[in-house]
Amino acid sequence: MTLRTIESLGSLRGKRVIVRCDLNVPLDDGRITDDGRVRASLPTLSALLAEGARVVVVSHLGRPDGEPNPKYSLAPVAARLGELIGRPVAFATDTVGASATDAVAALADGEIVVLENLRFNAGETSKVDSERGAFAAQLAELGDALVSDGFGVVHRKQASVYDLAQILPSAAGLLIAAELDVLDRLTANPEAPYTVVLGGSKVSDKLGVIGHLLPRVNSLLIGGGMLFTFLAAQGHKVGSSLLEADQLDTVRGYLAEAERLGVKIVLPTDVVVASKFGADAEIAVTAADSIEETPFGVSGLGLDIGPDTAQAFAAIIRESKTVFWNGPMGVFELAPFAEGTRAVAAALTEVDGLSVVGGGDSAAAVRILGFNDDQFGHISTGGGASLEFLEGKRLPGLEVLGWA
Ligand SMILES: Nc1ncnc2c1ncn2[C@@H]1O[C@H](COP(=O)(O)OP(=O)(O)O)[C@@H](O)[C@H]1O
Ligand SMILES: O=C(OP(=O)(O)O)[C@H](O)COP(=O)(O)O
Repeated sequence: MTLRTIESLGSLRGKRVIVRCDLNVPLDDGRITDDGRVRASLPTLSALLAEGARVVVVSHLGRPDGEPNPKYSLAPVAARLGELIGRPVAFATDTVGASATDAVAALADGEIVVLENLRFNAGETSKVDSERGAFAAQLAELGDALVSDGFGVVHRKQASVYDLAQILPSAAGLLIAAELDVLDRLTANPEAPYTVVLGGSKVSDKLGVIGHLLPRVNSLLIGGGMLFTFLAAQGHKVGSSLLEADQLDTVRGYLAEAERLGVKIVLPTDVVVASKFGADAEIAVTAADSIEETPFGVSGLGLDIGPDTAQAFAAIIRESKTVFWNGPMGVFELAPFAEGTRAVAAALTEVDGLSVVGGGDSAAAVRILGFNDDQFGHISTGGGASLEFLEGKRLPGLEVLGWA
């Protein structure tokens, strides 16, 4: 079965349509550093407004743990959406309370409001079905229909993504449809050599994809925060770098499986080690098996792949016909640790074939480092979501919209 489309909801003029977007943008001191996810939400929102719907936008931002936290307010995002969409965007200071109820009641046809961060409410991410269901029921009071368009979050079984879609008449938005179009090309028949590049910091979330990818790819390049769990699994010391100690056996299993299948898991040979986490840290470039042998000893932190690794990764990427990349190679937000990510991004722009960048921070990284969207085959708004899609997993936020 394919996804239900917006048309399947019938005429939406005058209807209150909740649109579940993924407006989880990177912020620096309340300033949006990349508005790609806001821009990606525009086609669906504009289409609904043009049709005369009363649009109620809901989204999460960050991981505020079920409590209000001004650091994760969607207020700056609502303001940016107003600039991009070229019309007033109201903002409610809560998600299901009096502010939201009043703001939704005040909407005229063709008007739009953004509600405060869904994850300020514990019910949104609860693992207990009844708690999620109760929060979804409160959300449902605010709408007549749901358009689900937050591709970056379709792998999450959360109230606004999953439960709400079972209460209200629901359909997929234009962003989800466009994302699946491209990702289908990666799963259906990727042209070889097929290379997947993994990095970033959501290590335990994303390690699971490796087992599924191994039989499908020719090379798997590991950088970012993920690489230290691999180095540790090989018996190397990693100082104070990001490490998922409980995943070492899993990773050893992947390394053995890759060897059996003849797939290359390519690990860094050198690493940029910092004395502390900060742009003003002292830095040493060292071999990947000697991270604790810099002047910083065990307190050294690996924050980027080294220059030799960047060159080696770039060469493999350039020779590939299909490349999927999720997760920055280093802490690109700080200039001294951005070079690995820059080298990988530059190599992707030279791929003679299909190159796809996926993930909120990976997409932000390529734009912040000065690349243009049109230099890549596709920039996906979802990192974990696209990885799980490539894994062939059943994604709750798609299944509930009719995907099978
Ligand atoms: N070596 C590292 N140590 C700690 N954090 C890292 C490292 N390399 C990359 N990161 C961080 O990973 C984050 C992005 O990870 P993630 O959310 O998994 O990617 P995406 O949003 O693209 O899916 C960035 O904020 C970056 O600073
Ligand atoms: O940023 C996101 O995912 P991504 O980092 O995998 O691209 C989505 O907004 C999902 O956020 P979550 O991983 O906190 O559920």
